[in-house]
Amino acid sequence: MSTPQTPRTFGATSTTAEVIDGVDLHGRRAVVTGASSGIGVETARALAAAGADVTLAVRDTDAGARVAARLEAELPPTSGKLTVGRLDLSDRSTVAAFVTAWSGPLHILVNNAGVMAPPEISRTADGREWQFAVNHLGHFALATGLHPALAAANGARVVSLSSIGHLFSPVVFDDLDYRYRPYDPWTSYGQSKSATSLFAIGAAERWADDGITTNAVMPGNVGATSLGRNMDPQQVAAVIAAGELALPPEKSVEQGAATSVLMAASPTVEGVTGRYYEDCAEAKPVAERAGAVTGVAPYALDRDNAARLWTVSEAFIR
Ligand SMILES: NC(=O)c1ccc[n+]([C@@H]2O[C@H](COP(=O)([O-])OP(=O)(O)OC[C@H]3O[C@@H](n4cnc5c(N)ncnc54)[C@H](O)[C@@H]3O)[C@@H](O)[C@H]2O)c1
Repeated sequence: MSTPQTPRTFGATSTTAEVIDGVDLHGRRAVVTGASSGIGVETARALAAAGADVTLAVRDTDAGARVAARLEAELPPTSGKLTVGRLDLSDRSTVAAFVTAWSGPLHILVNNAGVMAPPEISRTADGREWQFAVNHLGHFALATGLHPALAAANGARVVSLSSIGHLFSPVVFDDLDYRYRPYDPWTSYGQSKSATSLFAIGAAERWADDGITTNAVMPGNVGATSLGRNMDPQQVAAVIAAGELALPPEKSVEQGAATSVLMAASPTVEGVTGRYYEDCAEAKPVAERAGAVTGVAPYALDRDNAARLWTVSEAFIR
């Protein structure tokens, strides 16, 4: 008689190694954006270690090649292949070129790249505010462009990196590009991360019949990445305190990438779609806990907001 297996559950301190243990991704293909630093490198490493062929979709292909060489040297020979593809999410032509160059099914897409809180406003060549353009619109163009490849994979998974920073702002549909209100680096970051969550909600509904699951994840407070390049850590702490957000305990990149890897590959979340996860579990609704705010805001999960954002985003990338 076989012993019933206890269902595996994971939490805030789980690592990519624990989440991916026993998962076989041989024959699967994955794309991880922004995989030349931080959480993206670790996500790519874990997926490749489980056997997936992984494309590092990066702005700087020399940096991507150095990461691929380092990972290849570290990973066992049973690992999947690592390839580097050029992708600048602020530049629609590179997104289109990446999509055109892709052929065959795509099993896993991790929309990981991101930029946080540049102090001054800047806009892309097509006039969009930078954080909204890079964090949301570029990924929207990429994922919708790759939709046929995802649908061809019979069970593809798309993971979009959101953030506790979404609590700084909903998507402000009347002024997405800060034309009528003063630019604020943090509400702009918040808006962009509300948008990445709403993309997951919208795509889950639209792509369910194609067998594609899409989820948003908050990786946690991962200090050892280059995300905070625009500010010093004290400034980040001050902004979090001013917003009364609960800055979660700091995680290693192996812990920070675990929720992405869980949603991208673990059989424990098979079929889960249209959700927002953090600490390897579905996030709780936003609430004050121990004097600070944490969780996920209703506006980042709202289906009407998701549908409206989809329509606007389609018009912007046309
Ligand atoms: N580190 C944290 O504590 C934390 C917390 C919440 C959410 N996140 C999210 O996790 C994701 C990964 O962040 P990270 O902490 O590893 O930071 P990181 O800065 O190390 O990685 C972000 C990557 O995105 C890439 N990128 C930036 N602009 C790009 C563009 N125009 N085109 C293509 N790539 C571009 C960067 O080159 C970099 O490799 C981001 O989406 C971030 O918002 C991180």
